[in-house]
Amino acid sequence: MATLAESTCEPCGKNAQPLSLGEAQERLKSLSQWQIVEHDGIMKLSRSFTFRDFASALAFTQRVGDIAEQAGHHPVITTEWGKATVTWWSHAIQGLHLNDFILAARTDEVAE
Ligand SMILES: C[C@H](O)[C@H](O)[C@H]1CNC2=NC(N)=NC(=O)C2=N1
Repeated sequence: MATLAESTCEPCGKNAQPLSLGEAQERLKSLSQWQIVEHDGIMKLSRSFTFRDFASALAFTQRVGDIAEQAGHHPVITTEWGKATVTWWSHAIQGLHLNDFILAARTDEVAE
């Protein structure tokens, strides 16, 4: 069976149904260290990663940018000295979709 990171993102149009909090919490079980956060009333998926310096955090930021471009699905990334915070949600539905969990799993892979 394909891992979460290997799963294919589905097109997510405006009419897709966002995951409920319960569904999102169930999906969260397959990701460690990510948390569901709420900003401006929108549920999002967020994790911070630590690095030895700014250059490493910046290189990771670029790798996340690359997987985002490949998938056509984009996060907010905050890059600091020794740290990058990645937040995924689906703008089109103002909430969480399976695609966000797939991209979070791919983010973990490019952090390694
Ligand atoms: C036209 C383009 O595919 C869309 O605007 C994409 C771009 N990246 C996106 N990224 C995210 N996170 N959510 C979206 O709804 C989204 N939509």
